[in-house]
Amino acid sequence: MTLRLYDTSARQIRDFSPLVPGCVSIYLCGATVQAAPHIGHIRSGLNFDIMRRWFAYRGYAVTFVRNVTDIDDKIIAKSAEQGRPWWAIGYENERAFNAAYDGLGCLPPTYEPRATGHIPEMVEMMRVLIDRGHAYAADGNVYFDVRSYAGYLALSNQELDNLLQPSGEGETGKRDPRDFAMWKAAKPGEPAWMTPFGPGRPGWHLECSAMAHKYLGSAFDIHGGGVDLVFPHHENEIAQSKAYGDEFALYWAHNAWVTMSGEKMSKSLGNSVLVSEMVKKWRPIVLRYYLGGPHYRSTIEYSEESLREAESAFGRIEGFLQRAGELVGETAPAPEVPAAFAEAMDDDFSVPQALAVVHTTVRQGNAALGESDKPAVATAAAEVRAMLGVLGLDPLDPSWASEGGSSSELTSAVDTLVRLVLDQRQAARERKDYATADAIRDELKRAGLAIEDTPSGPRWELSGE
Ligand SMILES: Nc1ncnc2c1ncn2[C@@H]1O[C@H](COP(=O)(O)OP(=O)(O)OP(=O)(O)O)[C@@H](O)[C@H]1O
Ligand SMILES: [Zn+2]
Repeated sequence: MTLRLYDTSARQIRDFSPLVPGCVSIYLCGATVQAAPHIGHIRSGLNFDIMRRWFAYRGYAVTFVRNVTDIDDKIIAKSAEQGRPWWAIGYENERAFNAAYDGLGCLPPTYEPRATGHIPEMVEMMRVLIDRGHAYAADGNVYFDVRSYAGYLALSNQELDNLLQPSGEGETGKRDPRDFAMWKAAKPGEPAWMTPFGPGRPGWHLECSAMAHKYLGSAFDIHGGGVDLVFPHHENEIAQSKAYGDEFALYWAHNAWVTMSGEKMSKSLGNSVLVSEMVKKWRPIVLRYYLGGPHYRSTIEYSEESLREAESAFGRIEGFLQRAGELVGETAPAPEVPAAFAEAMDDDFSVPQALAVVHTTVRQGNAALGESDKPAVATAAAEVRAMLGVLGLDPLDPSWASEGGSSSELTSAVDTLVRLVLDQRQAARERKDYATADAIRDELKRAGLAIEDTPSGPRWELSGE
């Protein structure tokens, strides 16, 4: 079975054929660290985390680069506004991004380069492009001459003649208004690096071309980012890198947005929900299920209601694993995921179809629980854990152990306490002191615990009320 993925460039699903057999190299445009992350940013990181996990499951050695854009107009504006150096804004928000990625179970990238650590590589790229007539310096800026590269706008399927691309502030000396800045001349008081073209700072597009080249070479497998990056960011990266002589990315993958009232969730639009706020209300693993569950090319319109649905859907899976554990003890994940799950993931990372297989297995497992069919329960639990593991959603995986509310240590401590209380209730019942028994039950209910009497004794779970 071949893994297939949608290639924005080809505008269709293609078989994945790696550049180097057994290896996959991915470059994902990461955070511009001007503010703390909202759930849209983390959706992007998460979608690509699921992809890389699936590649790893399929036996590929994955090199995953996710950059940090630590200098840009908005960071400079914030620095002036707050009277703090630009790097103070950058480092602080980079930490916030990493806390969010880690908190939602994204594996760390193989390399996480910061733009400002790669100025010499950018200068060298500009030098070559100027030598070859693809770029020119003007008023301390360096521009890419879009007419010099015939493939310009192929990714976004636009015509250059129809393109209205206004010049940014201070972008003087352009030969064509559609030429884009690779390097921006320093303005008074702004951070600047010395180059043969004068002091200035990098443009966003140049950063990614230079870092992708440094860490992944002149050709690599997959370039990713949010769908908003197709134009101009990725078009401009392609123009620079290909004109420089790189083959660049063989596949382009773009995640859809998290929206609010149909609009892209965006720091700049002010309609964003910060990850740091969300994790106060929702368990991180539930957030991961919510953001990673829909297909990466489908929009997620943010709503509390859909979050609650995700919570209860995930609760059904988790509830099964818990009951299975009570009957057969903790089961290790199966060495392989069921074929239908693998088929869904091979088909352009179709997580919704893959999750449908998880839910079917949970239903079968629940039926087996009803019949106390221990081998069938154990098989279902092992398969569910294997599938969840690939999606980074196995609640029994030690990586989720510190998660508030679901940590296995915390759960087992609560379990011990609840059982003590339930023993008291049982003792009250045995001496026919029903008033005390009921009072204990009501007290547990007020504490948010639902008690169910089963043939094998009382069970408890968080009622979520
Ligand atoms: N609402 C969103 N939904 C999905 N992906 C998003 C969303 N917003 C940003 N991204 C993606 O997150 C990654 C990091 O984005 P970046 O830091 O450049 O933010 P941005 O697009 O400037 O955000 P904002 O619009 O909030 O300022 C990019 O790949 C971007 O496409
Ligand atoms: Zn980029």
